[in-house]
Amino acid sequence: MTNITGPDSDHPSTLVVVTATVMEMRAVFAHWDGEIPEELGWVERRESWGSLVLLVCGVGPVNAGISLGHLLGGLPGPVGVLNLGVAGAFCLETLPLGKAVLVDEEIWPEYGLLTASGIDPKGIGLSLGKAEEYPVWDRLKLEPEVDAENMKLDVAGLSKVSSLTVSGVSGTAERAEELRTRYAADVENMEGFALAWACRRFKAPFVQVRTISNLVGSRDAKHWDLPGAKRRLAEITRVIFQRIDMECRQ
Ligand SMILES: O=C(O)c1cccc(C(=O)CC[C@H]2O[C@@H](n3cnc4c(=O)[nH]cnc43)[C@H](O)[C@@H]2O)c1
Repeated sequence: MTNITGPDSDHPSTLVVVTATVMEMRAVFAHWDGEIPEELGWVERRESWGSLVLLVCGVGPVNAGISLGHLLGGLPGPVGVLNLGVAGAFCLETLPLGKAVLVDEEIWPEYGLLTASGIDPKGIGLSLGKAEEYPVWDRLKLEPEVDAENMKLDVAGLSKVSSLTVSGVSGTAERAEELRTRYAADVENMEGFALAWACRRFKAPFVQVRTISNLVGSRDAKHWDLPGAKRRLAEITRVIFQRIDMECRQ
């Protein structure tokens, strides 16, 4: 069990904000005071609208699934999950450094049977489980606008993208091109699929917003701007929370 109080009659819902790293959590809450969790830790804040839990889930899908699954398993009452962080873009002309995006599809391109002709998500015949009666293989369709509405988050105007979640970050232009052409994906990250799947399993709404920190597959400094992506994270967080904040002031 977690040591999180969760909702009560004064605070009837819980919003979990999850980042992979402490660095991203500090960026997200750059303009806010209060405690930031350590790596693989969480802190709870009581807000006027409910319980706000900040979770640093750790890098990669294994950490993400364990951390969020553990938390959701111990939380009573209605809960929504907002994943904020940085991501690589497959094309900087379409998604320039610093741009904020809203993920409406998560793909796990490392799941299945890997042969010389590539990966077959159904190749071992075992799905990850079922969602709404259908087996889940390597893809999860998300409904970020519906879920954001349920969580009273403001995501209007953000570009919607398809995202790949990987354990092995694409380290060459060739690997990036192989993934981009196979999946027609827009961005690459390391936690999104696992977080989305945990939310599907626990029937929690899920919203993922990322800002672009780099070109996928490039190690060239001109294709990276982590400080800019972090600044944009802080800005977009204020926008995402403006509706909750305004409604609570009324
Ligand atoms: O030094 C590196 O090569 C490196 C590559 C990716 C990310 C980092 C970070 O320090 C941030 C960790 C966090 O960022 C997400 N992310 C950002 N860009 C990518 C990418 O091109 N491919 C996959 N993930 C990316 C990821 O979710 C990490 O948790 C350093």
